Amino acid sequence: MSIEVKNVHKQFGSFTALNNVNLHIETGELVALLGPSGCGKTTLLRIIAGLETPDTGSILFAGEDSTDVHVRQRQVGFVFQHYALFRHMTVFENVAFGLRVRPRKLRPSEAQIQEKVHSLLNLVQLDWLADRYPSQLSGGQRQRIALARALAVEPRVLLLDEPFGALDAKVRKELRRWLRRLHDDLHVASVFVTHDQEEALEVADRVVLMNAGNIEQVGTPREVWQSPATPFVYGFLGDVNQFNGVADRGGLRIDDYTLPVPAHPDASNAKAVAYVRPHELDVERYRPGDAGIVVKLSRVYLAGPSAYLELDRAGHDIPIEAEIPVAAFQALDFKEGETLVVRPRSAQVFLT
Ligand SMILES: Nc1ncnc2c1ncn2[C@@H]1O[C@H](COP(=O)(O)OP(=O)(O)OP(=O)(O)O)[C@@H](O)[C@H]1O
Repeated sequence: MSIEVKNVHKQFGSFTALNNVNLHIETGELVALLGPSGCGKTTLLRIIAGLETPDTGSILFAGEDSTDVHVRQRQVGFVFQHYALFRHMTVFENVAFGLRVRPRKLRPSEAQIQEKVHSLLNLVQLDWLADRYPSQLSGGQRQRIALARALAVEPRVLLLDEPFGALDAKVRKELRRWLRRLHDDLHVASVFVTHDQEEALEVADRVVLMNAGNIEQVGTPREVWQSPATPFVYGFLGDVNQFNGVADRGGLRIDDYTLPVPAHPDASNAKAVAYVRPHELDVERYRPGDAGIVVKLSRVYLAGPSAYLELDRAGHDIPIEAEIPVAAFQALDFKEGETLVVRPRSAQVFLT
């Protein structure tokens, strides 16, 4: 079932939590809401779920306005970060809960409940834990049971708020791959909230980048990573160096170096900033007359296949970071304290 968020606005007092947000999610899509703390991700998810009402705007499920449809009628499966399993119920009863509280006429028989719950527990690969209590499970197991419980009511939409937030890195990685497979099997529309860019980029079909109540960009992981639409997205996704300069007739002047900027051929003496990823910088030993931004190598550290160079630039507090292959670093044999030059191989330039 597709989800349409239309002109949704939400204030908390004078604070704007969502500023006229629009978003379309297709059936079968797994979408990540990604952004810093307080940007409005959870508020948007809660409005989609029907747990919160927008001040203006509407939510359409399969093209039909559901703004006034009660949470229970929306057929939404919801999983929160803090495992909201009932402590006094077994795993089996936790998953059965949504079926048992249905109105008598819609309630399945005991035999149907047995069959359904065991099939869901099999789906999350935890049928062997049916008789345990939540306190006897690991964090990752609890999350999978919470998902099984959300799926029991046959949701047409699956909403997950930081589902793996409280787990350690290895379990998170396993669970997100597992979520991806589960989502594909179920063919529902799923939306999950995360502030972890790696999680969003690895799992989602599309990523929605949010900042201060606004959507900054919506795109596939590849699109948002390779072509960030705004300086905010550039800064939020991965490490990036910023070079302030003056754009003039197709070039950006940074110190004595002019970086070609074909994207802004008509800019005339305009302030601009170039965003450059650490691996997009060429680094060479300085020789007088060389074209480039002159820096001093202050620190080097090796991590896996890359060498990371911390480079100081006269008059600037924030060091430049460059990433080069370890083999190249060893061949160049740079020493800490040496003067080098850097040149961006590619850059995205925004006029400021
Ligand atoms: N009921 C409320 N009353 C007042 N302010 C609220 C309420 N709910 C949320 N807010 C505020 O709205 C903003 C957005 O909150 P929201 O929970 O949507 O952010 P988030 O992006 O999910 O953040 P996090 O990653 O920290 O969970 C925050 O500044 C928050 O303090």
